[in-house]
Amino acid sequence: MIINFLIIIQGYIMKLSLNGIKEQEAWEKAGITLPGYDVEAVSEKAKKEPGWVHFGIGNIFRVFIGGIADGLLEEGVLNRGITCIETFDYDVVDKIYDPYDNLGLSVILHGDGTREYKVIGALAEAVKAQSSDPAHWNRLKEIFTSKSLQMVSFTITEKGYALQKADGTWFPFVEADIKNGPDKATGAMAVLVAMLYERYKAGRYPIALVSMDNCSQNGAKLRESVLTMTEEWKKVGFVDEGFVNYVSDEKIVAFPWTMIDKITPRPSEQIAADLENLGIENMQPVITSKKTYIAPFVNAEKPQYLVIEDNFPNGRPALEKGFGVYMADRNTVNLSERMKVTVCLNPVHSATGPLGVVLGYDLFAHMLNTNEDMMKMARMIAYDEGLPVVANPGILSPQAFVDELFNERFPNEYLGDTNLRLAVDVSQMVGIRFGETIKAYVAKFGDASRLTAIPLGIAGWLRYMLGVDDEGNKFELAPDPMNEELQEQFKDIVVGKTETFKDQLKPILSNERLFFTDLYKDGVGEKIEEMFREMLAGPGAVRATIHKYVG
Ligand SMILES: NC(=O)c1ccc[n+]([C@@H]2O[C@H](COP(=O)([O-])OP(=O)(O)OC[C@H]3O[C@@H](n4cnc5c(N)ncnc54)[C@H](O)[C@@H]3O)[C@@H](O)[C@H]2O)c1
Ligand SMILES: O=P(O)(O)OC[C@@H](O)[C@@H](O)[C@H](O)[C@H](O)CO
Repeated sequence: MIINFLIIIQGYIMKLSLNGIKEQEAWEKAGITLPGYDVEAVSEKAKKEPGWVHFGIGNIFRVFIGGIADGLLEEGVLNRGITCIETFDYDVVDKIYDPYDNLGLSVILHGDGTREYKVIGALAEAVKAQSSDPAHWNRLKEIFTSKSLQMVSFTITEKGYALQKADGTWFPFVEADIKNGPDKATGAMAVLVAMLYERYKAGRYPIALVSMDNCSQNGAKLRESVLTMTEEWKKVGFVDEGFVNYVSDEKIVAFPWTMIDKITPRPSEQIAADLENLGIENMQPVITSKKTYIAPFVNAEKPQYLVIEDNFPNGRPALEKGFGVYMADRNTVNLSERMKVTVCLNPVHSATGPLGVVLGYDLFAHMLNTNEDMMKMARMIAYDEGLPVVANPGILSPQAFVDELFNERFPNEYLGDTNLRLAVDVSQMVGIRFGETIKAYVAKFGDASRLTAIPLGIAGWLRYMLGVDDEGNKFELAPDPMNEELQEQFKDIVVGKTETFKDQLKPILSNERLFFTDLYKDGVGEKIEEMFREMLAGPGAVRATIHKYVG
């Protein structure tokens, strides 16, 4: 309060806006780097001749993809910004883009406590993909019918591509999209196909659709959903055969695969307060009604890796000049993705994050730095159990990648990443993050019984699903589409009464849709059951079980 008052009387109030950043001296004094390019000019250029569109304009987009474009603009190898499109959470546009003239503030948090601040001016305009709003919808059509458009990238979360429920039936919104056709599209996939249809009618212009989400073989996943929506609209008569051929021809509509990596936690309230104390107004994070945690700034670590299949039928920006960007062939992307998602990074997060919640640790890094057993478990997953069965992608060394994670990235407490964030949607990830290594052990050794830390992580995730911590207190689960279903299956299991655990895990551990394999056939199902039983014994049982297996 006092600091804010002093700032006001000294006239140092800074506003994150096009006018606000004209007060260059104040920003420089605060240690914040401003764009070295003409933000208004690169926005205007993008509005007239869009080249790069992005869907899903949340945190990782702003700091990583936006940051890459910002770097290319600084170098003078890009001459326009990115067109930002939101199909899901319009609050993001209303609360985080419009009030700040589409500027963002990147806050890079180093492990020694120092920070880098940079205003990102690469986000040219923000459009809501709302078919019920003619102004936004027509603008979207203008963008997609521009010959200049080379690529559309996506960070819409894994759920953004999904059309069907686990039982194979359509989600209700997808069913409505199929029935109502392109001009009433609502879901991300329907909006995209509706816009591709406009592009097809305007001249069959080529384009690259580049998923940058953290899902396996992301390009194939995006392509499958786009083709499915196209086929469904063809059946109902909304689109013609020529359009089906256009979308299906990978020489015209390409779906490059990518591997993306940059730990980007939710915005920190402490950082918001620090920025306001530096004199920048209105830095507080918001939680939107759709549960996006977002702020005018984005906090993230410095390291970043983006491996992109070089397949862009209409040309592309000089992406290879971006920090941490590698252009490669599809096989190299695939191997890089498997290295990161199935072995080195995400399995560690998914195995230890939910357990961290049960043990009462808010921050992931603090847990690893202070709980020896959790650090041992994390290292076992990556070094002892994952590395022996991972293929080397060539462009990145798995050993060096894991070493960087454990020496610099995971221990970085300044990053403020929470175990609760790591527990979001774990049910959707267990197949790719654990199942692949388990299958590799079966292929190599006949079964996976020699694994310990991965089964412990799976048992820990299921123990977390009870919603009761290691002291016996209830806690709120992070969002996950299977929360209700699993809690129903576990309703008779009582922490402290091991006799209440009978065969409740059987349908889960044998579910090949979840784990991509039957864990009982692989020789780890019973082991996980035993670990789970031990974790139920009473207060402190989770801590003791972890110690027993890794200590
Ligand atoms: N945060 C990270 O550390 C990280 C690192 C690598 C990759 N990723 C990938 O990026 C994705 C987004 O992460 P983030 O940190 O930007 O999250 P975020 O919550 O900040 O942003 C998510 C964005 O996706 C949109 N979205 C959410 N559900 C959607 C749906 N069903 N359909 C269409 N759009 C939808 C939101 O509106 C928002 O624009 C992750 O799911 C992951 O695949 C994240
Ligand atoms: O984003 P999710 O939910 O797929 O996974 C949680 C974390 O493992 C993930 O966000 C990592 O921080 C990220 O993959 C690092 O590149």
